[in-house]
Amino acid sequence: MADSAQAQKLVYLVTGGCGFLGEHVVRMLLQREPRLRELRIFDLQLGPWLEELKTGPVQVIAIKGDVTQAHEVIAAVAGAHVVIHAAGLVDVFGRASPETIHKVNVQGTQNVIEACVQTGTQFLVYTSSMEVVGPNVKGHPFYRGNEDTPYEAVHRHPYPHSKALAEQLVLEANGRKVCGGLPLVTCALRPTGIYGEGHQIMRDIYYQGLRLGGRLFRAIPTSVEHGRVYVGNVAWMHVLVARELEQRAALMGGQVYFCYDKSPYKSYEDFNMEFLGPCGLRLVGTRPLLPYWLLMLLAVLNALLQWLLRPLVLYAPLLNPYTLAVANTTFTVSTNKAQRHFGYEPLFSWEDSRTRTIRWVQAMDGSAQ
Ligand SMILES: NC(=O)C1=CN([C@@H]2O[C@H](COP(=O)(O)OP(=O)(O)OC[C@H]3O[C@@H](n4cnc5c(N)ncnc54)[C@H](O)[C@@H]3O)[C@@H](O)[C@H]2O)C=CC1
Ligand SMILES: C[C@H](CCCC(C)(C)O)[C@H]1CC[C@H]2[C@@H]3[C@H](O)CC4=CC(=O)CC[C@]4(C)[C@H]3CC[C@]12C
Repeated sequence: MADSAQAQKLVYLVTGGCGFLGEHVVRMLLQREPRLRELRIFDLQLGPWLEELKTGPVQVIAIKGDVTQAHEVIAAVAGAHVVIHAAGLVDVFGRASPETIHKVNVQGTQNVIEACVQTGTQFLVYTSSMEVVGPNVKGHPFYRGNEDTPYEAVHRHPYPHSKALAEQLVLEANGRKVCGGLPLVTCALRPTGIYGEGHQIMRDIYYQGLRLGGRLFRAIPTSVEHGRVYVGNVAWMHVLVARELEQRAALMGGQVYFCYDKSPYKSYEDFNMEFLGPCGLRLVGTRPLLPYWLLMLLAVLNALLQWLLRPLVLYAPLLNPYTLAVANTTFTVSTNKAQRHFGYEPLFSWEDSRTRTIRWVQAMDGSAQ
């Protein structure tokens, strides 16, 4: 892919290209992949911001489609050199049924793999998640772990279960012959909790704080560290992997990489305060205001209410037994595998990532709570 005869010749497809991460991947590709000729953006819902991209030198094609529909995926993949599969149903709040989560995340990924095989597309990058590893249901800490750290991955929740199955499909597909006889080269990126411009949960927590008079109440001990990574760096990793996959197929094919950068290790709440603090919110308490057992009771009550109200209304608060367990379990990564395998260095420093995220929160409409 690297020779000059191929300058501006490549066709990329980004599934989920209108989501939080997908939009950053799309913009990053347009800025940092000079060999791009055509960029296809495939999503259930297309964003209006795509229009502004259509005036540049790269042909940007927006495709409204559903990864669960095999024929739509085949049509989108045909003729693409690289597929970045970031589409997924990210739901840990009980909004979607387990069946729907499975259909989108697992069957959708299978459809993408089969489309690559059928149409002769050779390079597939899958956006996996730290959640395929953990935290597990037993609350075991994963402290500064890397891709080889032993950990008992046990999934009971539909989202991590689906991501783990999908990742496995992608990795097992590495080496399959695609139409034309060449081998499929795949790999999976595992972001930890992504933050940055466009992060819906950060937006929800910000508005929650405004509704509570500028206060948030500490629920998680400061000692519980949670891995976080800036969205721009996750996008950059996707662009680099996609670029290097052909030249380094033997090394990178079938591999997994955690997404990491220089964001500090902190608790989920303390980390959020790095951005919400400068925007006027205060985290009340140096220790959790409620004991864990009481929080868990509230979380279980929320789950019960969700179940009871489901025929009438969707009740999906941030607090449920699963989100509490994840937030309350240390999960941090420390690795340099991406640097060793394909020369990844974070594009955005921590200071830059922080400033960009703060500016985004500050630009939010405080009255739109
Ligand atoms: N947000 C996070 O902290 C993390 C996210 N991830 C993964 O990154 C990927 C992107 O996640 P986010 O950008 O956060 O989520 P998002 O919900 O903002 O983006 C997902 C996109 O996929 C699209 N999509 C959903 N179902 C689809 C379908 N059936 N067909 C086509 N498109 C469909 C959605 O419309 C959306 O635009 C997901 O695969 C997720 O599992 C991994 C680790 C952490
Ligand atoms: C919503 C949680 C924070 C609320 C805590 C409470 C209820 C005590 O106030 C979030 C804590 C950890 C988050 C998850 C984590 O970052 C890992 C993820 C990876 C993904 O692939 C998808 C998102 C998520 C599951 C993320 C979701 C929100 C948290 C559970």
